Amino acid sequence: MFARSAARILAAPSTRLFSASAVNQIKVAVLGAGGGIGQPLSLLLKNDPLVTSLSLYDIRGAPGVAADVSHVDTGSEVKGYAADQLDQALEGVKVVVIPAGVPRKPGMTRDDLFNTNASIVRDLAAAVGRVSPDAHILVISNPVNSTVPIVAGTLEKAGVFNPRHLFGVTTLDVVRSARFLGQVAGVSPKETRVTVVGGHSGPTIVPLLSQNPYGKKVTGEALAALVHRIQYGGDEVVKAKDGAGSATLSMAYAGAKFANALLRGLSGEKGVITPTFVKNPLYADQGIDFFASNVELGLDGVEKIHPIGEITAEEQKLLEACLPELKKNIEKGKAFVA
Ligand SMILES: NC(=O)C1=CN([C@@H]2O[C@H](COP(=O)(O)OP(=O)(O)OC[C@H]3O[C@@H](n4cnc5c(N)ncnc54)[C@H](O)[C@@H]3O)[C@@H](O)[C@H]2O)C=CC1
Ligand SMILES: O=C([O-])CC(=O)C(=O)O
Repeated sequence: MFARSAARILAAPSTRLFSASAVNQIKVAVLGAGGGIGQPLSLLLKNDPLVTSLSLYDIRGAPGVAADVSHVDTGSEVKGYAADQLDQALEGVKVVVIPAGVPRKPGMTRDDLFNTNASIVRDLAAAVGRVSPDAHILVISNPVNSTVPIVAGTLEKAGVFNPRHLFGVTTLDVVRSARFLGQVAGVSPKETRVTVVGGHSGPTIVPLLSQNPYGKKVTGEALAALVHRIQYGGDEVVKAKDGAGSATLSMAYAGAKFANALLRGLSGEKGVITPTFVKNPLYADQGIDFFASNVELGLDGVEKIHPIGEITAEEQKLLEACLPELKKNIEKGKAFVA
């Protein structure tokens, strides 16, 4: 009995994954695939029925990760590329996910990663612009508030920037918000989806808890504690890992979740809406032209940018604290590529 149902469970997903992938031909590259995020992210993407081909690149270790992941019984093809094979890795890709770069150690801010990660991200973006200029680029590498403008500026210089195709991945803030609010409210995280706007670092992370029916009920000190936990969730992991890096597994989950949302949009699904850090008109009049807010994803990437919606006086204060810091981070990224 057990053997029969187990066999059914094992057989069903492979069949479904194979047929789905045969319909949508989408090649996805992971740049930084050998790292703490890159490895589990590659595994999760191998399991995504909308991915038909996976191209794994890193300056070290990607062929090994590719050999390993390629044995998973889903229909997609997997190939690993060595340090000198970046251009080959990018040939024909529709989506490029970038988790390349160094992570934080205790006591560091995300901005402290700028000096190392800015040039890594710039060089990878230049390669994407050269080899697959039409690709959708998902930036995970920190500091996201600066690395996204760096990618935009690099592509702009190459004359191939398409604002519909560039995304800073802020999904981990959305994932954390749902989880932490779910814990506070004592309900499943399925009920506690929260829109998170702004950027991806401490005060620039602005969870709009009042827009969720459970979040609305959290007030006073409990609200302040919840907002703080969401804004500094990354620090919690950095501290617990004690020098061994930052969030990798939850980030891989969040990265795969965002990639799947984008792929669903690219495949024609309607109504796929999620927060992401994009070229955004909402605060452009204040010189802040990148901002995370709810974005509808469609056949050509960014389909529609949604307004912030109704917010409380507390959330307005959080936004006011976010904007100057975010502006500084964006300008730093722009100055780097100028
Ligand atoms: N957006 C977000 O919410 C989050 C972002 N991050 C960021 O993601 C980045 C990666 O974190 P981890 O995977 O933990 O670091 P890691 O050190 O484990 O892995 C990074 C990988 O990048 C590779 N790499 C370095 N330079 C490269 C280059 N030029 N081309 C290709 N690959 C290159 C390294 O060889 C390594 O395998 C960090 O900057 C971290 O701060 C981490 C968690 C959440
Ligand atoms: O905290 C870090 O440095 C990594 C990160 O962005 C996060 O976990 O949100």
